[in-house]
Amino acid sequence: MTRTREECAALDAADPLAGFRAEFALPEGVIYLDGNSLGALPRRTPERVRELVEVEWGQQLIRSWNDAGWFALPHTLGARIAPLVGAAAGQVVVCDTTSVNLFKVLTAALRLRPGRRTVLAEQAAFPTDLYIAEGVTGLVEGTRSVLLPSAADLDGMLDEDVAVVLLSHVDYRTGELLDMAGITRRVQQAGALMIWDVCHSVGALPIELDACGVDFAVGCTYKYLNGGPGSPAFLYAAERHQAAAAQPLSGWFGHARPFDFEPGYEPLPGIGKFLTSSPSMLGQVALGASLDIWERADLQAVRAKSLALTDLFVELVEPLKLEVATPRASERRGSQIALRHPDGYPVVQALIERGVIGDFRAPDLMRFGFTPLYVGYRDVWDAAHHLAEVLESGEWRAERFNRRGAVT
Ligand SMILES: Cc1ncc(COP(=O)(O)O)c(C=O)c1O
Ligand SMILES: Nc1c(O)cccc1C(=O)C[C@H](N)C(=O)O
Repeated sequence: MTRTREECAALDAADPLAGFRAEFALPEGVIYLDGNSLGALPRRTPERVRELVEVEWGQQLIRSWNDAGWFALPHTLGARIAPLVGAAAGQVVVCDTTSVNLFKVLTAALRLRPGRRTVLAEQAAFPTDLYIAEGVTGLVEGTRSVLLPSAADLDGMLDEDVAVVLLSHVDYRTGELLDMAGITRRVQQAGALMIWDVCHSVGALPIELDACGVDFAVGCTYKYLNGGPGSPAFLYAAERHQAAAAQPLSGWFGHARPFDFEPGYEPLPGIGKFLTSSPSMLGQVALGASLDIWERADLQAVRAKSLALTDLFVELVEPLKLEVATPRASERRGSQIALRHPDGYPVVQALIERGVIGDFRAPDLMRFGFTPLYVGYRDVWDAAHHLAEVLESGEWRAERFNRRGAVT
C-alpha cells in the first residue's frame, strides 16, 4: 500500500523538524536531493559572510585575528562539531580538507604502530581515501596499502601485520552504513588502529566516536552540515593518542608558540598539533553560520525523519521495479537511496530538468539524498512521481540528456 500525496502532506504537518526548512534558501520549484554531496545554503550564511568581509576584515583588519576570534576558530568550530560526532571536548578541530586531514591522521596512526606494515582500506571507498593511503604508505618506509574487497572481508584479513584500518561509515555510492562499534572493537582486538571517514554520516545520523572507542576520524562539512562548497573539514583524534601522535604537516598553526617564530618545531599539546596553516576565514565563518542551525537540531529526530523519508521513497518507487542498491534494514543505511538503472545518467539529467536534483555515480547508480532539515514528505512523493513519469515517458532518451559535464 503506497501513501497518497495528502497523507504525505499530513506527515509534513506533524513533522517536528518542519520549521528548519525556512532557514534554507532553496530555489522555488526545486526538490533538492543532493544535500549528501553539497548541502543547501542556510539563509543566515550570506549575512554572516558579508559581516566578516565588510566589518571584521574591512574595518577591523588584522585586529580581528584576536578580537573577532579568528585565531581560535578551528578550535571553537571543532568544539561545536564535537556533539554531532559524540566526542568529548578537546578532540576535534576544523581545518584543511578531508583528504589533507586523512593524510595527517593516517601517517600519525601508522607511526603509532611501528613494526606493522599494512593499511587496509575498502576497495569501494571514496577514491581520495585510497589515493591518500597510497601516498602515505609510499612515504612511510616499509608500509603498504592493501584493498579490502569489502568490509565483510575484514575479519579474514586482520592479521598481526595490519597497522591501520580505514573505512567509510556510510558508503558514498550505496548509502550502506557500517557497524562502527563492532568493527572498531574487532580491529583493536587485532592490535590495529581504526580510522573512520564520516563524510556521509555526519549530520545524517548520530555518531558516537568516543563511545565506540574510535582512534581517529575525518569528515567534511559541505554535505549534511551545509558549510558551503569546499568548506573546511574536521578531524578527530582520541585524547589517549594525542600525546604520542605526530602528524607530518608540522606547520606553524600547530606550533606550541607560533608567534615566537622559533626555527624549531614544537607541537601544541592536545588536538591543536593537528593544525597546519592559516585557516580560510571565509570558509570557517560560513560553517559557523550553518552550525547555528545544527545546535538547535535534535539528531535523534533527524535520524528518525531520515529513515522515514528513505523508507517512503523506497515504498513509492517499488512499482518501478528498479534494483535498490541501499540496504533495507534501517541500522544498515545512511540517509540516501541509490537505485540502479543502466541509463541512470540521462534519467537523472531528465529529473534535474524537471527540478528534481539527484546525482549519478558510475556505472549505474542514481543517488537520492534525503536531508531531514529541508526535505519534506511531499518532496519525496513528488520526486518519486517525477521519476515514474521520466521512465514511463522515455523522455530521458533525448540527446540533450546524454552530454556529460565535468562534474556529475
Ligand atoms: C567519503 C568521502 N571522503 C572524502 C571526500 C573528499 O573530501 P575532500 O574533497 O574534502 O578532500 C569525499 C567527497 O568529496 C567523500 O565523500
Ligand atoms: N566535494 C565535491 C566537489 O568539490 C565537487 C563535486 C562533488 C563533490 C563531492 O563531495 C562528491 C561526493 N563526495 C560524493 O559522494 O560523490
